Amino acid sequence: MKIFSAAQIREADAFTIAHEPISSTHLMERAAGQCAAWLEDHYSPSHPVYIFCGKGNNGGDGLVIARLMLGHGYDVHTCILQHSSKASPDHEHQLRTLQQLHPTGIYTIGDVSDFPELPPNAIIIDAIFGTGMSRPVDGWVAGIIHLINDQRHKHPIIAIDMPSGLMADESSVHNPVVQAHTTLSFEFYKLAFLLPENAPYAGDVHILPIGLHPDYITQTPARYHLSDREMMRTIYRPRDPFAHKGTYGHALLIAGSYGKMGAAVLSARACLRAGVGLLTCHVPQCGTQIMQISEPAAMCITDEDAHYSTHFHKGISSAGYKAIGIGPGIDKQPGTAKSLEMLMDAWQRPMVIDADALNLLSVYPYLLYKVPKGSLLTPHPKEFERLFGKTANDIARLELLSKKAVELQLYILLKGRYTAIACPDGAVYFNHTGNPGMATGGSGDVLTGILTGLLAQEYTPKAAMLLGVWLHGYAGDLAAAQLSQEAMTASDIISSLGNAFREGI
Ligand SMILES: NC(=O)C1=CN([C@@H]2O[C@H](COP(=O)(O)OP(=O)(O)OC[C@H]3O[C@@H](n4cnc5c(N)ncnc54)[C@H](O)[C@@H]3O)[C@@H](O)[C@H]2O)[C@H](O)CC1
Ligand SMILES: [K+]
Repeated sequence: MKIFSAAQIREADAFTIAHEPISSTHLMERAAGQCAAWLEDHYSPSHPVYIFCGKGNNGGDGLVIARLMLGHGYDVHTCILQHSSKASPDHEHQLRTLQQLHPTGIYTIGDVSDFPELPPNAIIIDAIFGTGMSRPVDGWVAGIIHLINDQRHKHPIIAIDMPSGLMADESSVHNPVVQAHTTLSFEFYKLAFLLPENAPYAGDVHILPIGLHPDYITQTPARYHLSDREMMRTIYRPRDPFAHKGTYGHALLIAGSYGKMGAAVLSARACLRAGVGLLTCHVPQCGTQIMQISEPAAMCITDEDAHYSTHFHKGISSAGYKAIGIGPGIDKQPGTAKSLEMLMDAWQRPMVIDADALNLLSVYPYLLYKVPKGSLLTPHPKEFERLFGKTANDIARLELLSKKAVELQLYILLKGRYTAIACPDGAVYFNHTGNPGMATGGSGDVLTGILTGLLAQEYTPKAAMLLGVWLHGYAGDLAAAQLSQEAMTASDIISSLGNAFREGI
């Protein structure tokens, strides 16, 4: 699913009006009609409805919602903020219609002292600002937003299209923003909903279709995307009935060190469950028995070093591997860095780089430029910061992520509630599978294994990244459904991978 900017959404709006064709008034009726239907499905007429409207089209939506809910027997109070002397034409039109129908339930708000007293089971609808927000809210309008937020423990707050004060494509950090429980957003996710710094604002997001023109949606390129099942269906390749174990590639996993062999075992198991044909694990001497006993399907190469892997580059180009994954539990010894450098000098195909291998790239930044083009880097936010530096906000971090992916020609993901996957062509994909139960030791090692396994099966690096992150999150969701977010562990993600392949694609 494409994620359009506020400017593109305005274009989609105008395109629909011109090409469906439909008047802007009717488009607003359609959008607000969807919201009213959702609200009426979720709240009975016993709830007084307080609608806060701005003077643009978001406020216009609020006025239509007011009229429709009044018509269905709700006790509606419409509060119009006088933040501007001029209203949009559609707002003016909708206000006239509402005034004729219900002149007594309309109030104007020109200061914080005008904020109404809310009866106990009232619901609050926030229709102050939508995608037309041009600058941070200040003055008494900011005061009204704070007063709305003060009600959030007593009254449900439902935002129309966007929580007011939140900018669709810019950072809103330190700005006053409505903290909604629910956001009813039109047609598309907005980039702002996917950023961790905006976690307090949108609540549960429901995307309501309002029939924006399909030609605009298919023809207009978007920089940001949200991964979905449809996308996974186009990526996934069912197995060939005539396959043998050579068909699905031979992966090499370089993982584990003294005291961290668990990371290597988790990664190896995940790689096998992702469908790899053959797996070899390069481990230090202390790890060979552990690996061989824990995972009989994996072959082992034992390093010359007792506790750390420092000689994994040897013979790499002639070994016939299809993919290499490196990082889980390898530690940051200078010998490991040296071997990584020699490996990257000899190995030109895309590889998966995670955990301590990423930390080695931040300790020896010149190594970053030796990473084979098209490789997959999987940092969590701290590793990302160590690699590429701090940023002022999440939008700046996203820009930096995308810039580095283009500059280095790599696929770089940034782990989070919505993991962002930046591609060498500048596109960024957000993934929505997964849950906070996966914020636990070992779940990153599992992802490395999955990605390495898919890469070895000759999925393209982009396909491996999108599908791997999706399956990892989906398996995590299945594990949480069975065991709870608290009790699930990284091993449970691996156990659920089979059902993720079956049900998640
Ligand atoms: N295509 C769609 O998705 C549809 C969207 N609709 C709704 O329309 C709004 C966007 O409406 P627009 O009039 O462009 O902007 P807003 O209502 O969000 O705000 C404009 C209004 O606010 C003033 N303003 C902007 N920033 C500030 C500020 N910081 N402080 C004070 N005032 C500010 C500005 O001057 C205007 O007066 C979209 O979100 C949907 O809700 C349509 O209903 C149909 C299709
Ligand atoms: K709003």
